[in-house]
Amino acid sequence: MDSPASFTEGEVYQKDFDPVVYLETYYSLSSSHCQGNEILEWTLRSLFKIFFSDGVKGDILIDIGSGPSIYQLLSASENFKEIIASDYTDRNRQELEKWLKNEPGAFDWTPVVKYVCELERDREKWAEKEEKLRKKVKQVLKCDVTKSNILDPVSLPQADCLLSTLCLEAACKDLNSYCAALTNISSLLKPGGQRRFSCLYLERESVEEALREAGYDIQHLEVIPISSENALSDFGAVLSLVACKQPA
Ligand SMILES: C[S@@+](CC[C@H](N)C(=O)[O-])C[C@H]1O[C@@H](n2cnc3c(N)ncnc32)[C@H](O)[C@@H]1O
Repeated sequence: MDSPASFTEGEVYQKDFDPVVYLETYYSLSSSHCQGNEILEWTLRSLFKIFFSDGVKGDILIDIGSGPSIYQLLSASENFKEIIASDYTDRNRQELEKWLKNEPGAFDWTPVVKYVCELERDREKWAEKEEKLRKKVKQVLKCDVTKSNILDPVSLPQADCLLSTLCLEAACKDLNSYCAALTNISSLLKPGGQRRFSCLYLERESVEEALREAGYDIQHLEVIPISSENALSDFGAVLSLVACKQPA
């Protein structure tokens, strides 16, 4: 998986990343974007397995680079008392807040929430699940994974779990910056705590090596090759993993 020809810096996301176009392209489960659906459904099943079946749980979960999305928090919301979402761009954080506050014009996550409820064998309770998630997300913070304190100027108690979907691969221009970002985000996590992230543009071996070097034991790793021909992204696979931070 090669580096993209021209790396999109955080400031480009701030200026040009349109949360509404992004959500409608990738997260309208009922739309005709079959490939988007395939990835989303796979990711939801993977998150369901990690949080619901395997029981990754604790008090605080921090989601890094949430974008305008909530799908990644649905299964996790059952297992944590408090969730903190974060993203680099103002518009993404505003779009996310719009859904959390149930404001008019917020993206309709209902088909996605129902899909997860079906996985959890509780499809009828989708409205309850939405409300539960809204209550659990306590803050939506600015974050920059290239900084050593990624939530600067905010500092938080160390979390039990870090979750990141499709962010580090977007935010890092090469393997060195990816490793540095892993170290940066690690300061937010208690030793023994667990993290999960999906990955683009990296060889499986590089991800394994980067995690080992950052002090993690990998517990679960799965890759699905996807041939992407759409215009908004150019990835070749999606990777899901759970790793445990070793004691200092
Ligand atoms: C492909 S989106 C993924 C959003 C969401 N997690 C999801 O699964 O749909 C990539 C995200 O990375 C964020 N991002 C880009 N550069 C970043 C940086 N330096 N630090 C933190 N987030 C960054 C963008 O704002 C964007 O929301």
